Amino acid sequence: MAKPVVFVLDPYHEDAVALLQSTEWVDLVLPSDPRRASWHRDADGVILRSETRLTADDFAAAAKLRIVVKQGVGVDNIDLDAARRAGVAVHNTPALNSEAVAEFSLALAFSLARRVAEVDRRVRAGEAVRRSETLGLSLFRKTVGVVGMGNIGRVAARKWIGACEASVVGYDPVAPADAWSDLPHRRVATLPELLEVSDVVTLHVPLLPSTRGMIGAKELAAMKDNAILVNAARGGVVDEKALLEELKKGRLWGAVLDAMEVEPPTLEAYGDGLLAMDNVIMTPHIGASTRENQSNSGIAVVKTLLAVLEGKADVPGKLV
Ligand SMILES: O=C(O)[C@H](O)COP(=O)(O)O
Repeated sequence: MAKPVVFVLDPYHEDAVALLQSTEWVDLVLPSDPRRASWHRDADGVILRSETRLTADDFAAAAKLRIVVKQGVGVDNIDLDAARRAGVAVHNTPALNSEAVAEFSLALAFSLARRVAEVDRRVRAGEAVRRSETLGLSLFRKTVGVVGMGNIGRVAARKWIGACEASVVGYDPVAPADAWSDLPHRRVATLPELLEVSDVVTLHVPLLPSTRGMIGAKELAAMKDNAILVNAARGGVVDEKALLEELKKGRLWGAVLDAMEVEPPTLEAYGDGLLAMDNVIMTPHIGASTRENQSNSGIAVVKTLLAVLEGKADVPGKLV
């Protein structure tokens, strides 16, 4: 019998690739292989991250495809309805990325609060930066509003409490009533209630029709003076034009974005806008990108894929 053909569509950690390479019963095609171009024709299974999009056309064309596994949690790059129609199973690896993404969201907030990127730029440009001109913002015992009370938001909340003795406010219209029952926090029923009190607003929601543009002009205007916005979730959640307009008023402390509409962020897209602002930090969607996480998550993805191809029942992370 022919071996199932597995395509790795986006770059994966070497540990995950090694596990696939040592699995003799699959035929493996890596992203650098010229055969990648023919994945629609040949793939029984594919693994990807958030770089490749899988559209309805892809699913319609992928004649043999049985299983797609997405590393991490967000699946906005995959047309799940089309997968369902085509009878293709889609899995992700929820929770595994949480520590890395949450850690990075705090790192971004601290960097902005203490103006690390801005001052580093000035030092490198040869400026003798005076300490008296670089006062930062302390985050100790401030109020942190966590939008999205899922796995990542939960870990972020725990870290804020541990690192800063933060008062955490959570907002999530779909999380179960007992979410975070083990964490000290105040849950609010509406986003305005969270925005009104938060010194840091940190976004940990998936990109869905209901969350697209959820932070727009009205929400930004409702944030406290000197508040920080952290988006390590998905670009479409924040209205970037409205953010730029609000930042130009100089009322907010600033914004840190690891997710944006144009990824990776370019000078062409943002050079005259958000990247012209000293109080913006932009990083190219690297929240999940630690050595440890990429190895662990990548291996989990491969194990999920192999289990489905072997016909095992109840393989975790099944979305479709
Ligand atoms: O969806 C996720 O969990 C994160 O955004 C990570 O995506 P990535 O694997 O493309 O970094």
